[in-house]
This record gives sequence, structure tokens and C-alpha cells, in this order.
Amino acid sequence: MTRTVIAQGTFDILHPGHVHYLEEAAAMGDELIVIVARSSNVDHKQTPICPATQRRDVVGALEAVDEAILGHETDIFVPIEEIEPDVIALGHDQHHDEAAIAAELERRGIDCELERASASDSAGDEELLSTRLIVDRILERRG
Ligand SMILES: Cc1cc2nc3c(=O)[nH]c(=O)nc-3n(C[C@H](O)[C@H](O)[C@H](O)COP(=O)(O)O)c2cc1C
Ligand SMILES: Nc1ncnc2c1ncn2[C@@H]1O[C@H](COP(=O)(O)OP(=O)(O)OP(=O)(O)O)[C@@H](O)[C@H]1O
Repeated sequence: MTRTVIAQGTFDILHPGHVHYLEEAAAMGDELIVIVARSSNVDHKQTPICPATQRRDVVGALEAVDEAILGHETDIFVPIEEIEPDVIALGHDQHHDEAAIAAELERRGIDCELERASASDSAGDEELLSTRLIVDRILERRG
């Protein structure tokens, strides 16, 4: 039986922290499907620079990723219901409440494990590993 893992996020301007998360998520199973957040659902930080379709296409080109799909516009559990994953891999710093996600999965009858990925190691000098920091540096150096 194929063990399907879901990873999800905004993935606006890719960096090695994203690669770390997706490689770790891929290692949790046999197949990795990535749900790329719709810009309208990214409400806890600034609106993404790149359109969702472009963010999806770049994530989908990574070696660790079997398939990247656009998330649902209004109900984030719809793709989960359709895919029926074995594991949902949450990012190390994602704000989601694990207990609330687990409760909603149970309410919808979805039997799936929840795992937390680790933070990536330091990237060394001039470390960024964050889209927000990349954008800040662009503004600082080129603005
Ligand atoms: C289990 C799960 C499923 C998700 N599915 C969707 C989805 O269908 N559509 C969507 O726009 N975002 C989806 N998201 C992503 C949320 O919108 C999201 O966590 C956020 O906007 C991305 O923020 P981040 O990149 O800071 O983690 C999902 C998140 C989780 C935890
Ligand atoms: N440095 C990192 N180490 C490990 N995982 C990371 C790292 N950066 C991002 N991720 C993971 O990648 C996923 C998508 O992250 P996201 O698109 O929010 O990027 P970000 O760089 O954290 O963005 P921002 O800096 O704008 O908040 C999340 O699950 C997040 O935890």
C-alpha cells in the first residue's frame, strides 16, 4: 500500500528551508502531495508576491514532490477528504493548532496521522531561510 503524505504552505519565493521541509515530508511516506495555499487564505502575513499557479508550478518541479496542487478557496479540508492521506506533515513553525486539526479530521471521518517537521539547520553566513527575510533584504538592498 502506498503511504501518502501531504505537505502544505504558501511557498512564495522558494528557498532551502522549503526544500528541507518537503524532503523531510517526503521521507515520511512513499508519495508526497503538496497543497499550495490560495493567496486569499494567506491572512496571517502579507499577500504573496507570486500568483498561486506559479507557486504551485515551482513546488511541483522539486524532486521530492510527486504532485503539487492548488488548495481549496474556502474549505482547507476538502483536498484532504479527496486525497485521503496517511500523514499530514506540518511545518516546524506553522501556526496551526494540532488538536483542532485532529478534531476536524475525526469529525470528517479522515483517519490520518499528524507529524511536525523540523527546522532546517543554519545556512551559514548571510542566513535567510525565510521568504519574509528575502523580501526584506530585496527592499533594503534594491529598494
Ligand atoms: C491540513 C491543511 C490543509 C490545507 N489546505 C489548504 C487548502 O485547501 N487551501 C488553502 O488555500 N490553504 C490550505 N492550507 C494552508 C493554509 O491556508 C495555510 O497554512 C497558510 O495560509 C499557509 O501559511 P504558511 O505558508 O505560513 O504555513 C492547508 C493547511 C493545512 C494545515
Ligand atoms: N527555514 C525553514 N526550515 C524548515 N522549514 C521551513 C523553513 N522555512 C519554511 N519552512 C516550511 O515551509 C513551509 C512553507 O513555508 P512558507 O511558505 O510560510 O515560507 P516561509 O519562508 O516560512 O515564509 P515567511 O518567512 O514569509 O513566513 C512551512 O511548513 C514552513 O514551516
